[in-house]
Amino acid sequence: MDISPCGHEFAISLLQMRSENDLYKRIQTILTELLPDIPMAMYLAPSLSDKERLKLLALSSSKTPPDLEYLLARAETLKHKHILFGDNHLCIVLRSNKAIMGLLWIGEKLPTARSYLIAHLINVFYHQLNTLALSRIDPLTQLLNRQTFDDKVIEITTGEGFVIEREQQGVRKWYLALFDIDHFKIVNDNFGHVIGDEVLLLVAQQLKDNFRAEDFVFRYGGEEFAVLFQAHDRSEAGSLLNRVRKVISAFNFPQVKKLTISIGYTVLEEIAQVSELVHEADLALYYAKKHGRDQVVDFEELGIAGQAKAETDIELF
Ligand SMILES: Nc1nc2c(ncn2[C@@H]2O[C@H](COP(=O)(O)OP(=O)(O)OP(=O)(O)O)[C@@H](O)[C@H]2O)c(=O)[nH]1
Repeated sequence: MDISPCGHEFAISLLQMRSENDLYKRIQTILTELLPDIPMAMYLAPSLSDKERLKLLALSSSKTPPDLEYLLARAETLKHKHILFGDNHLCIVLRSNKAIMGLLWIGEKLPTARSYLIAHLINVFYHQLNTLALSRIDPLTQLLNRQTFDDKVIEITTGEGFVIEREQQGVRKWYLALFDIDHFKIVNDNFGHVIGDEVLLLVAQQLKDNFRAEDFVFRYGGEEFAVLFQAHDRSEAGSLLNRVRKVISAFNFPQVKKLTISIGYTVLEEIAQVSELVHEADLALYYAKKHGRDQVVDFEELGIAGQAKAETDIELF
């Protein structure tokens, strides 16, 4: 096989990546180098615990990939196979304990040796992705942990992030929302920590289910969550957050039954420091807590935006 030495180099380079962002970029470069001008699409589960939600990472979209349902159905029928050879396409299946965790669709027939090389590299990529992901996951909720938060904000604000392509319907901005469960101490006091943990898990699940696959949901602290998400403007962001707030207040938690959350949010500015952004969302959250809880507050609406910004500027010098 003429490309095996460089295949080895590619595999090593994947294992050397220390951030998921770099890893995504590296596999993209490798695939476009090995398969120039060949249409490709990759579907990946956002996490090992989230295998039902495969998301599309568009690598090259010059040809529409077949329907995901069709590909999954084919992969399911060929139980142990990792490569599905079609007449004019190829599909590499990533499996973990029999569950399908990802698919790479290639819109052309390739020589067998090259197909196996790509399959090998995709598996190395996936292995490394999981290794990196495990260090960024909160063990209780399976959400991203706080350590990952700053990196993600910096990636977004500097435009360095690997962004999943979605059909653009106008310019959307990124927002940061902080969520805090109201009176959570009472849950622990009345029902014990095990039930408290279960509530955290269920709230985390609701948050994941109610944001898009390309948004980022973090466990930010004990009973505090952070979400980085996109919206066209502040009012759309507020509506979205209010919808999530209502979903949670309508949810029937085992034993505890009803709970509410308070939410503070702000827009991500390109030049802002991470701590400044968090400070803004935190001020809005604090306001929500002080004014009755179970509500969404936009930092901009506090009327202290200018003042708070000025204070932060002073702190910086
Ligand atoms: N079960 C459980 N409880 C936690 C965890 N982390 C933090 N907590 C609890 O979360 C509670 C937070 O309480 P407070 O900060 O007083 O806030 P609160 O009772 O939610 O009240 P408000 O935020 O003012 O509405 C504390 O009792 C913590 O012990 C966790 O991982 N599991």
